[in-house]
Amino acid sequence: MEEGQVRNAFIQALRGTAAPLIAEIKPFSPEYGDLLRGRFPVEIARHYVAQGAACLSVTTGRWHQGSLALLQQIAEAVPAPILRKDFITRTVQLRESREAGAEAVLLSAQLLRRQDILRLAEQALNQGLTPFIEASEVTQLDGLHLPGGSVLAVCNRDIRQQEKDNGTVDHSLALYSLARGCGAELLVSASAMRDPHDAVRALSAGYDAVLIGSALLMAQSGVEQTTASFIQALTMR
Ligand SMILES: O=P(O)(O)OC[C@@H](O)[C@@H](O)c1c[nH]c2ccccc12
Repeated sequence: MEEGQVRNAFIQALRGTAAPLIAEIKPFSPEYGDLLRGRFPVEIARHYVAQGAACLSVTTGRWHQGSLALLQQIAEAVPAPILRKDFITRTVQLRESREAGAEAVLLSAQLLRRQDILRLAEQALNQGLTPFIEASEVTQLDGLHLPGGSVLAVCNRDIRQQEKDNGTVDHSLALYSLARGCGAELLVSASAMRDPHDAVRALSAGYDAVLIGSALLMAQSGVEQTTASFIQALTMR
């Protein structure tokens, strides 16, 4: 495929569905501990896609016990576009993400200065990667102008508190207008969604997609049934 054709596969997949869910594979959470509980990440990825998740997110950092090799295995096993969820700071990490099979890369406003976010976003776009900029504070969004082709996610948690804060979807709702004004092609509400009702609230408020990890991985009823119930609620909304 030509570089131009694959560009924005991540955004297209979310635009082209009634249930715009990015389902995350995160082996370990600082808040909840082991999220795999003996299951295989590739199998979880297959279940997510089979139940209708448009895109996947794979944590590749040591903090979440992921790796780039894990992302690559998943990319080879499923057709859905994948976001590399990691604390990317250097240009070289963009190419290595692409080579592992990622379609999108996280650029965190919790970690990067604005000028570095914009520089890395342009470099990502030039390589056919979708920049997925994540912010969670007013100061990180105020006056931010993102290039076309980028995704902006409002994170409901403060990642600097190691995901141990009590974030809720209300945070995304409060920041909606500000986030919408940043010029991103697609707006995502990410993290701390507990049930389908939270996800529906984010979309009803105007968000284009939701990103969910722990709630899908922790549910007693299993990944298949839980993903199906989120997809159904989003489709019916
Ligand atoms: O498990 P949750 O609450 O649904 O959150 C998913 C995701 O947003 C979270 O894992 C995350 C947010 N920012 C990150 C940065 C790196 C790695 C992971 C993350």
